[in-house]
Amino acid sequence: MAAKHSLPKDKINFLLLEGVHDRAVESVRRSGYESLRVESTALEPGALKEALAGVHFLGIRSRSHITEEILDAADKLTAIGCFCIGTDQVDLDAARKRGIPVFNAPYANTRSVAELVLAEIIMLMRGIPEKNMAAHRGEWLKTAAGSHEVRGKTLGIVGFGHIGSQLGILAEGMGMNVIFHDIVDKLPLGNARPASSLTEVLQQADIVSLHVPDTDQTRGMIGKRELAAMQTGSRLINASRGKVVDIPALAEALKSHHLAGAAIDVFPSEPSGPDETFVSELRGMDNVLLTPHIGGSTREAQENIALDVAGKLVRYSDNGSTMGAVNFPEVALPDHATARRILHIHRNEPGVLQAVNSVFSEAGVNIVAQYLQTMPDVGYVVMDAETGDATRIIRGLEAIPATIRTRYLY
Ligand SMILES: NC(=O)C1=CN([C@@H]2O[C@H](COP(=O)(O)OP(=O)(O)OC[C@H]3O[C@@H](n4cnc5c(N)ncnc54)[C@H](O)[C@@H]3O)[C@@H](O)[C@H]2O)C=CC1
Ligand SMILES: O=C(O)CCC(=O)C(=O)O
Repeated sequence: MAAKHSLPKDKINFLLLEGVHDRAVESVRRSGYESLRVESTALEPGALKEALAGVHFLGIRSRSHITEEILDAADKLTAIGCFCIGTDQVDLDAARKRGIPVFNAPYANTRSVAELVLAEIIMLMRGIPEKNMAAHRGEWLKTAAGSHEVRGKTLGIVGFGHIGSQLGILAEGMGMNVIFHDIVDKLPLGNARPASSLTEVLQQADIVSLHVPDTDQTRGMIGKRELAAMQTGSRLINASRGKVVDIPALAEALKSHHLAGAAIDVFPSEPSGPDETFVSELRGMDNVLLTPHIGGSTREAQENIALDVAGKLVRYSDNGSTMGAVNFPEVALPDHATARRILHIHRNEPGVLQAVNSVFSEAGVNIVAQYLQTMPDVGYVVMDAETGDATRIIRGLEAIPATIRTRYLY
């Protein structure tokens, strides 16, 4: 078999990093894949490149940065599973151009993040971070000054997606008023009210919580000007991505007591594991609750994520389905018990499908079913074919100039 990824299961290698939940390992093994390496931390780029040699399926969380350079070193990489929601740690376009779909778990830790933020809202509104720090130093900060019930207060949510909207419902359950800002028109769940702008949210909220992805537009979206727009004595929560907030500007706003407190779970630069020191200008500030990017780190979420993402990787390996891929044409495929299935990933150029079909007709092989989805730059076509000379077909497909990769499923 000529295609480099047309392999029996015992030759397919999985690498799972960053301590993904054991259920992922069980799920992969149960599906017949025994060649599995599991690491509890992220790997620094040099070690990652080495570890990726011969690996077909890679599983990561948020700390592994899969750049174009890393992808170039991963000669056999077939798919990547992000065992989390965010996929900003992967160069998604570069992966697609190399024929590598990237999967994630878009809902599996939503509730965990919303619950943590809900708890932080009460903690911050009661000034718990500074009272806790004081008590650890032997001080007795028993005071109601600056302490508030959350009932009747306004929560401003930036990014009213899965987490933001779930948080809104929970916060309304505690009697809060919810306003939100999103760049997309969103159904205002419960009594939540869309604001006319980000500034309106910042000006009106007693506490602001950020739930946007890391994008060119969101990086640095909360800086000096936006912090100044927030009410004096208000609070900020960020459990989205670290680069969304300008940390030096936040530190300044907290030191000057313009902001009364903050809870920050994500940072522009995060340690790759427990042995690396966490460095931040926010360290040592009494009115800041710092957590090590654990918004989604509950046993429930990690188990759900493990099953979801491992299932997507195995399905792509066994069946070719790309449903749930975040960077790739999504093709839903039935089982192919009796047919031979051939997958062809190509640059989306005129004439490719004609060339693909010619390979089959020249080999005298009938295509029983064909599935196609395209994105502007990449197309993915799957053929279920009658018995024929698979080697000849694979060679023919590989000879098409626009071919990125071809797989033959056993
Ligand atoms: N701290 C943690 O452990 C976790 C952090 N996250 C982060 O939370 C983010 C949000 O997660 P979900 O709610 O599931 O994502 P989502 O995609 O459902 O929602 C994000 C929302 O932000 C909106 N948005 C995008 N750009 C915007 C902008 N410039 N201004 C205003 N709104 C904008 C989108 O339209 C969308 O409604 C993830 O992308 C991830 O980075 C997710 C899970 C765990
Ligand atoms: O738990 C993790 O490693 C990352 C969680 C997260 O930020 C996400 O799901 O986007």
